[in-house]
Amino acid sequence: MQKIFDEVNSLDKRCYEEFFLSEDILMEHASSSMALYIEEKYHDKKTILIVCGSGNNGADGIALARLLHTKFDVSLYFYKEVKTDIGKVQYKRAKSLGVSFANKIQNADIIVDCIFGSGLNKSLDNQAISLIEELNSLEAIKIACDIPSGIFSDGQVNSVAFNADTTITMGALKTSLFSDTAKDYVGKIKVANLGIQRELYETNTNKYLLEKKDLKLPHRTKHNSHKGSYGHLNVVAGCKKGAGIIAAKAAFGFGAGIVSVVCHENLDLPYHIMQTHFVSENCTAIAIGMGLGKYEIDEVKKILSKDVKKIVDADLFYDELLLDVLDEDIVLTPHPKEFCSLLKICDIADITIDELQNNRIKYVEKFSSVYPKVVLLLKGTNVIISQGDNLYINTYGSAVLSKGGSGDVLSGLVGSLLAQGYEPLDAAISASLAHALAASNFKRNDYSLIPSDLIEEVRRL
Ligand SMILES: NC(=O)C1=CN([C@@H]2O[C@H](COP(=O)(O)OP(=O)(O)OC[C@H]3O[C@@H](n4cnc5c(N)ncnc54)[C@H](O)[C@@H]3O)[C@@H](O)[C@H]2O)[C@@H](O)CC1
Ligand SMILES: [K+]
Repeated sequence: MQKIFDEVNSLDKRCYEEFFLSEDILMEHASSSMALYIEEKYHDKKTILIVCGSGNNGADGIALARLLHTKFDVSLYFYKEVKTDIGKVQYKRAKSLGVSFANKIQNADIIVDCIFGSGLNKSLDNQAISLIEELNSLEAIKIACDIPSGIFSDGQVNSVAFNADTTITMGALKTSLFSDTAKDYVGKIKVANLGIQRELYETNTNKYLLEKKDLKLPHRTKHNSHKGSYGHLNVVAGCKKGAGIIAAKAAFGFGAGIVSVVCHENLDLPYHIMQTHFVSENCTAIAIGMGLGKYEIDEVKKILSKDVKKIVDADLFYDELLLDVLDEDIVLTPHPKEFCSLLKICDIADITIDELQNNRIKYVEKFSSVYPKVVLLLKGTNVIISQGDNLYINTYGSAVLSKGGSGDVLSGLVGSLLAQGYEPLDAAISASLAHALAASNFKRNDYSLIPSDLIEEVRRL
């Protein structure tokens, strides 16, 4: 996993004060990293338009123009005159070397957005909006310097933002790049080196970006084993039985030795999934909530009080019964609407889905500070997983998963790993990664995935 920071001003300051690296050195390395990326990846391209604002994001752009000048046909366009001291120095350097200045936007093979970086602090005016819209409308390779212009430091987008294919961010990953709103603008994210190794630039953090290598599949290491060695998951099926059955099938495909669906009515299940009318004595984990609907309160209470690992989903986020188990290390997997209900039931906040979606991390942190043992997995295009002070973001999800049944598969995957003995946080992380990566391996198209396709892809990981 990689570290993520809410802000990097303090990290820059540490470079100046503790490592005697000046702003100029940092900026030169930032622009060199961008230049290197462009030279290596796009050496066959000819023209580059670099669009600069008045702050140091613009100054990065001017330095980049100087570095690429003569290798490419580079033009600098100024949205506003450069104002910072270092920016003025960069301007003199570029001008003295003969870099071209454009007085209007002209298309190019590559457009680099250096209009606003971390200094964006008010809504965009009409001039900035139409500039960004014009850049977005051009057919070019689009690279954002530090952050696509228009995205604020809390990850929100007011009206418009630069639509980047790649964002080259300075020094370290920032939280703002990982809001659900930012996802459609940032493209691929690369980190530019600022003149010291990233591990030295970075300090401690409590936020992490999950990577493929963080997925720990439930490989079997012992030959001398039997089905009981890999756990027994009970999936409680309520009135919408399909949800429980999907979860059970996913769990079985992800390695649980035995999976039973708990239901009072007799179900037509695949032969490898068992059925039980009540929770099994020997189960090693329980998945409950999906499709639960109206269920006998005392029975749910009894199930929740059983001393095994649990994943709770869906309908139970509307029920105060859940409050009884929030002092345990259970896994909760709400989608935004369910999380709003959970926050309300817990008396933490009474908010709309929009308010939540604009401040996902803030509310996850609030919840986790009140219930530090719970592993919370907030669904979204960038899934957030949190326990106590630590927060993990999975960005592998895509619109392929925006379907009924996808969440039930995820519950089954978490339940499967819990049953097999994973710690709740590890189960949530690996299940979430498996879920998203399996969906991204589904190549037929981006709209037709059904739960059985997803389960099939999980089985192929
Ligand atoms: N501090 C450092 O050591 C480094 C800074 N770097 C660059 O510096 C950037 C930050 O520079 P700045 O703090 O100068 O800020 P920015 O370059 O992001 O821009 C802020 C400028 O735009 C103006 N502005 C803000 N919102 C506006 C709006 N809505 N409409 C019109 N004008 C607006 C501000 O008044 C200010 O003049 C980073 O994003 C990064 O690209 C990098 O060179 C790496 C090193
Ligand atoms: K930018």
